[in-house]
Amino acid sequence: MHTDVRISVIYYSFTGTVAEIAREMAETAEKEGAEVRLRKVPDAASATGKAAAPAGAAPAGDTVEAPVACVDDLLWADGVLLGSPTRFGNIAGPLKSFLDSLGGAWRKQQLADKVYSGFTATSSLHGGQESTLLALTTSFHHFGGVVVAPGYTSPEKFADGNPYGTAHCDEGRTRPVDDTTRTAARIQAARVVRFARAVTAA
Ligand SMILES: Cc1cc2nc3c(=O)[nH]c(=O)nc-3n(C[C@H](O)[C@H](O)[C@H](O)COP(=O)(O)O)c2cc1C
Repeated sequence: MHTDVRISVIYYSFTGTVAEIAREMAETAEKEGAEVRLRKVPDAASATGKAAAPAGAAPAGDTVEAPVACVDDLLWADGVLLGSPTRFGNIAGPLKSFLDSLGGAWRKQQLADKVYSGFTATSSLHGGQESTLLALTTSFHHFGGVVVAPGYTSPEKFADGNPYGTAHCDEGRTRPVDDTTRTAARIQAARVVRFARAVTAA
C-alpha cells in the first residue's frame, strides 16, 4: 500500500454529526494508504470565551478527539476534505472564519494545485445541503484547487443521492449518521485519495 499522499480532513461540528462523517473519512483515507490529519475547527465560543452556542441549539456534541486545525494542515496536504454543518443554507461561521484565515497562504499560491472536496449535514432533507457544498466549492476555486466531487461514480451513490458531497440529514437530531452516509463518506474519501495521489505524481 502506498503512503505517498497526505490527506487533511478538517471540519467544524457542533452537535457531532459532521464530526462522525469526518472520522469515517479519515479512517477510510488511512485504509487507502494515505498519511492523514484529522483536525477540528473550534466553536467560536471556545475560541473567544464569549458567546454561547447558537440560539436554540443543543449542547455541544462533538466527541471526536482531534487537534485544532491550523493553516499548516492545508499546506502539508495533497488533498483536503472540508466539512461544515449547514447553517441557514450556508457554511457555519466557525469554518468560514477558518477559511478567512487562509488569505496569507492564498496570496502565496500555497493553497493551489491540491485536491479539495466538501461534506455537510443538515436537519432537513431540503435544508441546504447542496448550497453549502457548492459554497465550499466556491472557495476551492479561489484557492486554485482541483475540485473532486463524488458524483454518481459508484452504484452505491444512488442510495444517498448526492453527487456534490457526503451530506447527512439528522432529522432534527433524531437520526445519527447511518450506513448510507458512511458509505458515501467512504466513497468520497477513497476518491479524494486516488485523485490527490494522481495530481501529486503529475
Ligand atoms: C444556527 C443554525 C442554523 C441551521 N441552519 C440549518 C439549515 O439551514 N438547514 C438545515 O437543514 N439545518 C440547519 N441547521 C441544523 C444543522 O445543520 C444540523 O443539525 C447538522 O446536522 C448539525 O451538524 P453538527 O452535528 O455537525 O453540528 C442549523 C442549525 C443551527 C444551530
